[in-house]
Amino acid sequence: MIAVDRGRYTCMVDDEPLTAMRARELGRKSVVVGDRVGLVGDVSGSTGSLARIVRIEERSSVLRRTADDDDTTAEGRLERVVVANADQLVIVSALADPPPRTGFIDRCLVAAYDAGIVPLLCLTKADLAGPAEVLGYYAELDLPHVLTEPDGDLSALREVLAGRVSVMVGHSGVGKSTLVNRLVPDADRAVGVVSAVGKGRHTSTSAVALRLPSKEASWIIDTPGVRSFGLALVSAESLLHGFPDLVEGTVDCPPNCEHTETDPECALPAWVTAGHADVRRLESYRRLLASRSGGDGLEGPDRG
Ligand SMILES: Nc1nc2c(ncn2[C@@H]2O[C@H](COP(=O)(O)OP(=O)(O)OP(=O)(O)O)[C@@H](O)[C@H]2O)c(=O)[nH]1
Ligand SMILES: [Zn+2]
Repeated sequence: MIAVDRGRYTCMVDDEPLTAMRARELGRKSVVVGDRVGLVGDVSGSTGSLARIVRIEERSSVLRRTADDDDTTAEGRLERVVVANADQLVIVSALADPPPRTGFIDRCLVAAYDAGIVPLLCLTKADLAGPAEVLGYYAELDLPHVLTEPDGDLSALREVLAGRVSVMVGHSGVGKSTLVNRLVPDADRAVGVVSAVGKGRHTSTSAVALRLPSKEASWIIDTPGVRSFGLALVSAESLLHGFPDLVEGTVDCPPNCEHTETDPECALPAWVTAGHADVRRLESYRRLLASRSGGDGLEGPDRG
């Protein structure tokens, strides 16, 4: 399933888009972009009656989020599946205009590790600023990255997208649409698929999958409605997976240590002070932890 709009689901059947609706049998199960589904009814699209989605295949990965951390309503605490079956999270960040926010990138990394999909850092606007500072911050991580600029070569990016289902996230203005339009020259046609069932892509807030013109089946999923990843339901332990460079420093922590400022026996501060990791990484971890539990970690320039 590649797009959903007002109860109409666009599914690819034999490389052709087909509009379908959900069948009652699905109950309350939500069908999300990336789902592989079973269809019944008119799957040729010739009779004018819509095919129905009767089954959702088991998902190989689930990218989820809660609403933003400061949304403490019951609705805001609800977990949503953003995309199913993706295998790569492309975190798009501009090197300038707007400046990179490592807090946001860290938040995305946690979401990627939590979903079990690999992260890729895509640094745009390399014509405006260099990547040294951002890459320095992530020096201890095996974090693959690509740089892009307006008329530059996109082959490095194309290469890491090849054969994969990649989800793209990033703040407004970092250059996601620019990249998609360059990667998928006939994006308009693909957008047309969505428009045909309702509103156009630019007003849509749900994810849309676009097929890249390449030999292998490669998809890029744009998530215009996802500005960030609320992590309310991610445990402290899982949160730490987004900070693999800090894990070694926790071996001497007491059991159940969440590594907050108020954990007196936490071994991390001393380990970081000894030079084993960048102190900003510990600060970022603690900020995410605090934001997650509704604390005051939301302020500051690095708020995700
Ligand atoms: N200098 C420079 N400008 C860029 C680059 N990529 C995109 N831009 C510009 O940055 C602005 C925002 O680009 P978009 O592609 O609309 O950004 P977006 O991430 O899709 O933003 P939303 O649609 O708000 O989510 C546009 O004016 C682009 O022309 C780049 O590599 N270098
Ligand atoms: Zn600790």
